[in-house]
Amino acid sequence: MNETPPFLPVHVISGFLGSGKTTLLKSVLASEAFGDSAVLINEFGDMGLDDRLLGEIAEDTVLLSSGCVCCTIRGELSDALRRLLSQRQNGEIPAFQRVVLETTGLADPGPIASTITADPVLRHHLRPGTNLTLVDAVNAIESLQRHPVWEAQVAVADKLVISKTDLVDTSRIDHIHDLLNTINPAAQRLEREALDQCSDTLFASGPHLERFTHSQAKTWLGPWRKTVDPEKSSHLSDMLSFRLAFDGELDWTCFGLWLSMLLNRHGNDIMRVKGVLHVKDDHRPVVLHGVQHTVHPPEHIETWPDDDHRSELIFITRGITAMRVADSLDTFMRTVSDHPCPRISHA
Ligand SMILES: Nc1nc2c(ncn2[C@@H]2O[C@H](COP(=O)(O)OP(=O)(O)OP(=O)(O)O)[C@@H](O)[C@H]2O)c(=O)[nH]1
Repeated sequence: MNETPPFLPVHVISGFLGSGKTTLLKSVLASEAFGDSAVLINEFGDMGLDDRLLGEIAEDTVLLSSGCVCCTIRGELSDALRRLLSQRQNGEIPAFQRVVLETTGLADPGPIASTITADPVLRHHLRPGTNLTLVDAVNAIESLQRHPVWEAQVAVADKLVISKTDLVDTSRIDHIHDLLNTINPAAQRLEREALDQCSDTLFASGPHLERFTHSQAKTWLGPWRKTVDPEKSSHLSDMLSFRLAFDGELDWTCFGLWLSMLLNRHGNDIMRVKGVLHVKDDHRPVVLHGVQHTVHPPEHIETWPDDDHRSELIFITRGITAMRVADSLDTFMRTVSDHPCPRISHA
């Protein structure tokens, strides 16, 4: 009699834009317990930086220094999972024991489980694992009011990890706990800062791991799919994502001033800015994150991940176009900086 093949769990890290998914993923992958993982990163708008920040990445699957295999999803999730399984079976990549998927900040993670359980190939090899959702303590309350998908991300979580608790006071954290209690009282609750001690068991015992069936997946996902169907949701229809690339070095002081002014004025409609910058008089790349009105302290990384040293900035906005942002930066730099503004291209 044939032995039943072991099912590999697909764990999901979700959370609204800028909530700390990649930061958490990096720390999880640094743990020995996750050396045999396949990592899938899904980026909004077909372009992204997370893979560059995680490690060297080629067109397709690559081996990260942690030993994990990593690839960026450019198309359908089911195609990416099938490809990984086939590469594993053919010995082209190490025999990973789990998949960890980082979703886009605008994704409803709910349908992922049914993608796996409804697919005739995937369901013989994979099982939905733990859904872990990051809740950004700085932006949670506003996100709930403005973005229905935030609620869906919280609602489907098995584990809720509150990030950025170091940036808010305890009354705000209490308020967030109250909100989470009303939306998803069943999820295990963790604060991000406590995670480093327990990252080995982060995905252990997802409640759906052993007992999830196709029909349960449908019932469980139904209401959420209806409320946040991106085709129908007016909240997502005016979202734009674009990338600005710069041909030369940037004057960091002037750039920082421009960005603060931009987010101060338009933070409600600029959901996310992130970038890798080549700044004047510094050979190290500067990694920059802005989430709505907040710019996080920039981080220097020691070396560039590849030979491409051009600055790149990615924006996710509600209705603010690439042309408008590029023109604003160009005009500001010409007026204020002694250093010429590098040529800006956008896509
Ligand atoms: N102070 C503080 N900053 C954090 C914490 N977690 C993440 N950050 C910062 O938040 C910014 C965004 O973090 P990311 O990990 O890139 O967020 P993300 O969810 O992957 O972002 P997207 O992929 O664009 O949705 C970075 O500057 C992080 O250093 C935290 O717990 N505290």
